[in-house]
Amino acid sequence: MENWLVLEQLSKTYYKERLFMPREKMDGGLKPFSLCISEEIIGILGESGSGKTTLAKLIAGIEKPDKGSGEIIFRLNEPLKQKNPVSMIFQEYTSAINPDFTVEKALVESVSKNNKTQETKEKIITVLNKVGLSEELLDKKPRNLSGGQIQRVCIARSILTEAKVLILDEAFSSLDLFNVERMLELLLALKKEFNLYYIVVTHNLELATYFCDKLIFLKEGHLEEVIETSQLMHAKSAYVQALIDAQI
Ligand SMILES: Nc1ncnc2c1ncn2[C@@H]1O[C@H](COP(=O)(O)OP(=O)(O)OP(=O)(O)O)[C@@H](O)[C@H]1O
Repeated sequence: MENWLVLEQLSKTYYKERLFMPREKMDGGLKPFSLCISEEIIGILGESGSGKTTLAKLIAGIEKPDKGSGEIIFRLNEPLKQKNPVSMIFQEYTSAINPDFTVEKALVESVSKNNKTQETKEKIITVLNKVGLSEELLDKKPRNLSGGQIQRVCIARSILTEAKVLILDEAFSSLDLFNVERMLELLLALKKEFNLYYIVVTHNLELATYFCDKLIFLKEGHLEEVIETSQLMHAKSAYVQALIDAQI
């Protein structure tokens, strides 16, 4: 399998900006690391504050790596329609859609700003159906939708923007077990249809072991271990073993 994601000597430092004073380095961020990924569903795990979201945001281009640090290379097996092939779906999905927008308006924006043609609407309805939602939701605002429905709208939006890599940051933590299972089934079906790659940021090792092919463990801002899911029981790191023990 070819590497579809290569991170070369990447690092992230957060600074406290101060008026008329040199900026001050803060704790946190990510120490320099390199990583090559060929598996199509990746989990990022680690304790709170270990740097999972920072890594996800770097891959998504939401945070910029340190100046002079390395780069992020995507080698996806198809020509990309957009420069940034990544879409990130956050835990805080209730704020992911403008509360004043209807589902239709939120989705029209992702296809093409103010392009309200019949063709756009049909495209939106097709994708909405693919994520298991009915077109009756088009006129609804986020406050009239369940958490699971909002998440599906966010996934529909990612597909409409023709993203190829979806990063799901603790995206399942507010769903009950039944809905988590349905969401994972949906993601697998969409992956097959649209050739998607997934990066799942989670505290839930059980979920990651079920869904992901490879697991990246972070500890205090550094890469602790990268391991194929099938090999997890042979993890070398005591930290990873402790995370496994904590979830058994
Ligand atoms: N915008 C920011 N400015 C300054 N420090 C930050 C910023 N974002 C994250 N950090 C710091 O970087 C470290 C890693 O944070 P990050 O959110 O990546 O961790 P995490 O593993 O995703 O945590 P959690 O599981 O609690 O969401 C933490 O110490 C955090 O305080």
